[in-house]
Amino acid sequence: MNYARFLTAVSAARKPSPIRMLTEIQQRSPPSMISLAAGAPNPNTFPFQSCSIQVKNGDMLTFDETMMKRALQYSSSSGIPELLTWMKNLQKNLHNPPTANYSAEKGQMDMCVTTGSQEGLCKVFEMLVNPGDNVLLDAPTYSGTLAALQPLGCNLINVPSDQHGMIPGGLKEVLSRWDPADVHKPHSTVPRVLYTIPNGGNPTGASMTTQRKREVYELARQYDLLIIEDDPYYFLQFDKPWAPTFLSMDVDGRIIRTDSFSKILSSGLRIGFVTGPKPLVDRVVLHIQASTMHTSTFTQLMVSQLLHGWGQEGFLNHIDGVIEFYRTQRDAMLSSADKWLKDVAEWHSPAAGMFLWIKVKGVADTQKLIMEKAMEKEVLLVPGGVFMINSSDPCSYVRAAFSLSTPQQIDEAFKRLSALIKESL
Ligand SMILES: Cc1ncc(COP(=O)(O)O)c(CNc2cc3ccccc3n(O)c2=O)c1O
Repeated sequence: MNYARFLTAVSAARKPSPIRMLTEIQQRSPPSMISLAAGAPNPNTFPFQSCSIQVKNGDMLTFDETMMKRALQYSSSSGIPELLTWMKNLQKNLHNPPTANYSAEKGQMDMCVTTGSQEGLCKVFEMLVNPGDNVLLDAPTYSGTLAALQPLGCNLINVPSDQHGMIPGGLKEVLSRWDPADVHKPHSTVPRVLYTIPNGGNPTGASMTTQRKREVYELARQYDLLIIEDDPYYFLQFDKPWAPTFLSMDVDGRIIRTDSFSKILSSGLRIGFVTGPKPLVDRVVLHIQASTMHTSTFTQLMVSQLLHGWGQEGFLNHIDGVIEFYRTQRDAMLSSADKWLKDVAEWHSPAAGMFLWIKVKGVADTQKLIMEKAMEKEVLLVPGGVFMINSSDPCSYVRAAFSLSTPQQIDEAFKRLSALIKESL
């Protein structure tokens, strides 16, 4: 793969920070090295001594004085080594990426830690997307992605999708506007980037079938596209075996995958990951060097201690418990929807994630219904327009999350929603 053709001028211009390189040399050096280089503060001046964090299974995560000094200090921009190593092993075990053993220039699988997958998405978009670029995605889509992409001045092209995710025939039709032979010509307008949320989509709850992923991947090969696989709900797939990921079929090194611990360990700790070809991950790390420098060392160490204590088996056992919680929540929402909304709305049962995408029959645009009438009735949902490429386009859908409210609250909320829909019709 020729990765240079995908980089924006800004990303291509990024150079390693000399100071950050010195910090990393120092961290790799033996204690005999005396460094007067880093402008790092002396941790002996920090007011924090130690900490212990009680884990629900009875384990205790402890930072003694030495560990606390490390936790409170600068660390590597790509992430602390023990967390990166743990995650790389998990990715290899879960997805067995063909790129795991490729050479660096051929697109060897690499990873970096980001402050939530939101940071990863934002930096990946800023690495790849120039003003005027054609970017492919299946709307409705995550509003945070639209917020990161649209200010870049790109032209978002919608690819048709349904409850089984992006429709390969729709992608083929969209791409037929261009000749694959023009892909590598200078000033080509052929799209270079495709973004999708393959499992438990936000807001639709849609999950792509394996067959559709294979067909989309083949089209990406024909037109030399990079695929951004934004997959924070991968671990919230209710049924096993979990769907094979684009990463698991990536023979070319054209997948950039974002993972998140937000839905399974903590959203406030802000731990996400970018997995992709080393030449591209390197560019994201250079951007991190010049922006946040790195994700919080403290939270990385805390999560790393937890994961090393659990091992992959313990991690996956924890995930099983999380899945059962959200399955129960989903089933509660589906039964309340059946009870209160079946005459006035339609929906599909999500196979993953935390969202129900509800089409309100007879209502062309839910914006007013939700932002005014629903508020009066004290029920909060998200009007579907916020997930559309053009947020002013009318949208008859609403997004309901089944993550936070109890089954009883969900039932009362849908009772209120039903009443206000019937009043408005
Ligand atoms: C598809 C997709 N990709 C990336 C992210 C970012 O997750 P991160 O790893 O935590 O950075 C998300 C998070 N989605 C949401 C977050 C959120 C936060 C506060 C309040 C509301 C929020 N609502 O509604 C959301 O959908 C997502 O759904």
